[in-house]
Amino acid sequence: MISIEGVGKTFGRFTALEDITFEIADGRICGLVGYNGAGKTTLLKMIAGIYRPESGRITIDGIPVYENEGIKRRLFMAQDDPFFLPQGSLRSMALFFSGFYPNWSQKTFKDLVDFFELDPDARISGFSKGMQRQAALILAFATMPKYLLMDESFDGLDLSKRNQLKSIMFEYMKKHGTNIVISSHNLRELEGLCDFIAIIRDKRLSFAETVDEMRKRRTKYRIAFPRNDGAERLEAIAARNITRDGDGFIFTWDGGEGELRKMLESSSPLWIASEPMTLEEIFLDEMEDKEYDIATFF
Ligand SMILES: Nc1ncnc2c1ncn2[C@@H]1O[C@H](COP(=O)(O)OP(=O)(O)OP(=O)(O)O)[C@@H](O)[C@H]1O
Repeated sequence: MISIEGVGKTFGRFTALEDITFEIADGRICGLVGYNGAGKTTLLKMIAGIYRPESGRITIDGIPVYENEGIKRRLFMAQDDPFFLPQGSLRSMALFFSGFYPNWSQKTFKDLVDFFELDPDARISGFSKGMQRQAALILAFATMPKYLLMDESFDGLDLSKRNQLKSIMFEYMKKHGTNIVISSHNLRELEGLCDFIAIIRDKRLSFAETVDEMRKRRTKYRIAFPRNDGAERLEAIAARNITRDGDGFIFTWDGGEGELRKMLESSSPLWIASEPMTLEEIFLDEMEDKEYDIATFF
């Protein structure tokens, strides 16, 4: 279990994160989501024990990470900007990592090198960006981590490799009960992969909950009214993101359909239909973006 309690981080006078608290149970694939600069990498680096939190504490299985070498050998952070030895090949990196990570699996290393069809003796710096990403992921999984932290790991991979990576993550998690945390700004990528989502916004945790809980709390509805005052009626019940859809409206609402029908009884809606929200819709719903008149920029 990863436990983050009241954690904050500053860089000089700049506050990157404030008072972040949540827990990630073992066997979960957690999506860490936020806009550019939200603090995802900073939080992952604190979980990995690379940065020391300035306030609060992060423990893994009850043990503070930053000070604990033993835990660091059981976790791996696949960084957005992966580390390779200068002139290093996959084989030399394997030798290097196998000395540090006690669970290193030469079999997994070999199987993944074959799977991704990379030359283990070629210089990694000569690989394309996507191939370097694959090389980093091969090394990450071959360390057989109990905790795997992945920073934007889908970036630079083509569609087929992204799907293969998802299958590898599932299989690895299923077999080893690993706790995987993956940061991303692409919610579509995380749909169907993560069962737990933490969203960071304005340096703070917006929420952290299971995807099932998230979906239960918010629903997207379609509705049509017999009169023209539909928008006002929806605003009156605190519906959000109200948009016109043909003769009706689409909106989100934090409640069940039964309750909604009751609240709108006096408006005699022609019909109401509900549908689950995608992760991307939930994220946008949560973020409530500032509105700019882009046309005035030019
Ligand atoms: N080493 C550092 N020194 C100074 N400021 C930093 C450092 N690392 C991160 N920051 C700042 O902290 C904030 C959070 O950065 P971070 O890289 O964690 O965001 P992120 O959510 O991973 O962004 P992105 O999605 O763009 O990768 C940013 O404003 C960034 O400029």
